[in-house]
Formats: sequence, C-alpha cells, structure tokens
Amino acid sequence: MISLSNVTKNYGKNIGLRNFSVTLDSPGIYCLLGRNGAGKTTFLKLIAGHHNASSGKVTVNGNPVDMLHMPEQVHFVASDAEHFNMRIKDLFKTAKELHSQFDIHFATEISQRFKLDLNKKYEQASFGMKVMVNTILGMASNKAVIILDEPVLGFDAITRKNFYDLLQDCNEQKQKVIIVSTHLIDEISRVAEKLLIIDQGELKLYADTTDIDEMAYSVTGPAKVVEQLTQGLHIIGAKKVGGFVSQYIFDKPIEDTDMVMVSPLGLQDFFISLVGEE
Ligand SMILES: Nc1ncnc2c1ncn2[C@@H]1O[C@H](COP(=O)(O)OP(=O)(O)OP(=O)(O)O)[C@@H](O)[C@H]1O
Repeated sequence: MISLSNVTKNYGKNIGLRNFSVTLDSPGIYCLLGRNGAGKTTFLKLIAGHHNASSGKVTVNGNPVDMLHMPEQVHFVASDAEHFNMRIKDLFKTAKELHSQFDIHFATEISQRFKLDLNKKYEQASFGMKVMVNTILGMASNKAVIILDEPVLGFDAITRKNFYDLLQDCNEQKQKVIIVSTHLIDEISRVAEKLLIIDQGELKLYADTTDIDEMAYSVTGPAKVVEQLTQGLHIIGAKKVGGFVSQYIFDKPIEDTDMVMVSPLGLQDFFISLVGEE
C-alpha cells in the first residue's frame, strides 16, 4: 500500500533520509521511533506528499506521490497543525462539508470520550486540547492512511491512556494504516503492531512487535561464557562490568543455563541498545 524505494531526501547539506526503502502493506498500527533529527517527520511528510524526494520513488496504492500528486487517501496530522478559529463542532461540520467521507458521528463520540467542549473556539482551547482536536480530525477522516506525528505531546497521563485506547478501537473498527511517531516508547508498545526504527536517515529496523517480545533479550554472566553462548547471534549492544558482561541480543532465543541470566528486553531498552551511543 505504501512504498518507499531507494528514497533520499536532502535539505541542502542536511540529510533527511538516505537511500530508504520500506513497504507497509497491511492495515494496523505502525510505530515510528528514532532519536531527535533521525528523519521521522521527513519520512511521514514524504508519504503525505508534503515533500518531494531528492531521489527514489514514493508510492501510495501504486500511485507516485510528491507535492504535485498528494495522495487523497492519506491524512497527515502534524504536531503543530493549526485550524481556523471556529467552534470545534463547526470545525467538524466544515470537515464533513469538505470531505463527505468524514465521520462526524465518530468525531463527536470521541470528543465526548475526551471530554472536549465542542462549543469552545479552537483558539480558546489549551495546547493539549488542540492536539486532541487535530487527532480527532485525523481519526474520523476515514482515509485509508492516518499519520500522527508526535500526537501525545501535551497530553496528560489519562488523556494518553484514552488516546491509546482510541487508536486500538479505530484500528479494530476501521482497518486503517495508522502510523504514529512518538518518543514515548513503552506507552505505545501496548498498542503498536509493527515497529519502524529510523536512525540517521536510515531504516534501522522494521519488525513485528511480537517478534521483538520474543527475540530481544539480554544475557548476563561471565564474559567468556556469554560470548560462547551468543556466538553467531545478532548482538545489538553490550555492557561490561569487571569480568561480567551483559549482551543485548535480537535473534532466536538461547537455551537457559545456570551460568547466565537471560531476561527479556523491553521496547525502550531494545531501542536504546539499537540506536543509543556507546
Ligand atoms: N526544513 C529543513 N531544512 C533543513 N534541514 C531540515 C529541515 N527539516 C528537517 N531537516 C533536517 O533533516 C533531519 C531529519 O529531520 P526530521 O525533522 O525528519 O527528524 P525527526 O526524526 O522528525 O526529529 P524530531 O524527533 O526531533 O522531531 C535533521 O537533521 C534535520 O535537521
């Protein structure tokens, strides 16, 4: 459905993405992770046709995408999106007038769940409430692809929990491709089905989160024993303390022995091992 093939995006001397290829071919919740400046927003904007690639090809449903051919079926919610200063319920009505597929009932229902005052004007809403309105406009857009760039910025803990529940409901009811970029790794891991990690403009990892649950673990013990046990496996990081070592592995599980301790790596530790500096 979404494909980037050998895509490079330069901003003058700065590199946004470098020779990047990936295909997202089934509905579900995709979580996009990367350090600051890794290239997440660049990736999302290329899919939405807000940027032109410097080279390579971006397609959505087989159609080439660029700034002159923005894909109809993609709704991009920027973290800093702004809207006309009208009452929130009028924003929803306008969205319906402009896009007949906009699901105003779904938007109203979600707003009630978030306890949004629909009579409030957009500019009178707090930062978190504005982000919520932007998110609702995306989730109710009924487009095949919904992109949320840093949606939980400004949400309190309870609103974030409601937001993740909403993502899950929307995913179950509507079967969309939902791509969420975030820095709150452990929180999103509850709902994300696929994980994309971008590092310095390159795709570092694309995997099912269930695979990470099964294949990401640490092995701690005497250096020689650990090194022998993990020989040939994909080691993504290591820490040494005295004669002991902890190796972080992303590969098939190993047999447990009394000589070492094997523990699962949470998504956050997995991410840090993969893209963190030594
Ligand atoms: N308009 C621009 N002009 C010049 N350089 C840019 C521009 N937009 C992005 N970049 C550069 O491209 C690289 C990727 O930026 P991008 O915004 O895609 O990263 P990001 O992963 O979304 O970061 P963050 O998590 O901090 O939002 C960075 O080095 C950034 O400085």
